Amino acid sequence: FSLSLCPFCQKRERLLHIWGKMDLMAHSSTFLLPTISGDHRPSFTYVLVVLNQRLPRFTPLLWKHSQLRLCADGGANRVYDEMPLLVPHEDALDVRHRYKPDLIKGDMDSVRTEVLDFYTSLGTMVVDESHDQDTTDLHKCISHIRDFTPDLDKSNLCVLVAGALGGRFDHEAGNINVLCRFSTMRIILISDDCLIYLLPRTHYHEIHIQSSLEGPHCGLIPIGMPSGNTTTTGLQWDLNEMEMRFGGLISTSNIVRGGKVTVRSSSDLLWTISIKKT
Ligand SMILES: Nc1ncnc2c1ncn2[C@@H]1O[C@H](COP(=O)(O)OP(=O)(O)OP(=O)(O)O)[C@@H](O)[C@H]1O
Ligand SMILES: Cc1ncc(C[n+]2csc(CCO)c2C)c(N)n1
Repeated sequence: FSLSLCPFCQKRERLLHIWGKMDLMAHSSTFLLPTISGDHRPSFTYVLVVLNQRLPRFTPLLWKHSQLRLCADGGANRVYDEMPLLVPHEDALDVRHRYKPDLIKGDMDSVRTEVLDFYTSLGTMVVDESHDQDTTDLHKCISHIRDFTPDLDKSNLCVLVAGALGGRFDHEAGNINVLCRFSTMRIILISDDCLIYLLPRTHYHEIHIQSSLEGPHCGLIPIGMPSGNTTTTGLQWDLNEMEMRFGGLISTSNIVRGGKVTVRSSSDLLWTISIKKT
């Protein structure tokens, strides 16, 4: 441990104390691994939220890993239109029946009537929140998961958000803002190319790299304000009690060196890592 000033209380002796007591938060993208029947490795309770963006190619896998599947408004159109394209060897109607969302929620200005009718006839729940024009459809879905899913094990909950990146920048920023607004929940934004999640300052982080599926390119990015003091291991360009800020240093185009990256910081940070093409 370093002996420099504690970023929280500015006292030298407290740093060891705080880092030593800080809880570990472990991360691993096992949701990108194929599901194996009879495999009982300890894992998260996954919930999938599908957004109104082209579905990532591995969406059927995310669906299979998840115990609950929500569509944010026009996300339902994507499941209806694009799931059959991702499972091309099966009949489109069979695929649509098999990939039935549990809930469609949003302001309902994008989901098509035929899609809504199709899924409601199969028993999908619909929550119309068109009165709320101040929060995004993703925000509405995350609130729902937080407030109305008592049966799910909350302590082990991990929300996978498919189609969150690579589209309109205002939507991308809104999606990242959801990570900040719900900073105590594990939420992972996913596209075909990368994933992003928040590393809360309250924890010391160990990121276990699925190197066959993700990396090596990665980044650590402060959000909203300069990040006070960050130390990492396992990166080609490690940070050693470094401050980051927009307008100064932020860590982009970094590279994971091995199977584990550790991060501790006095500020919440975004972690991003590339997803491999094959
Ligand atoms: N191009 C995009 N890039 C990233 N995320 C997107 C994009 N389009 C939609 N989303 C996400 O999907 C959710 C549902 O999308 P939908 O198009 O139904 O929203 P919307 O509120 O009708 O959007 P708008 O009226 O601004 O076009 C959004 O809340 C957002 O999180
Ligand atoms: C300052 C401010 N900017 C934009 C919007 C618009 N807006 C934000 S979320 C949302 C719902 C999208 O489904 C809409 C229309 C607002 N309300 N307040």
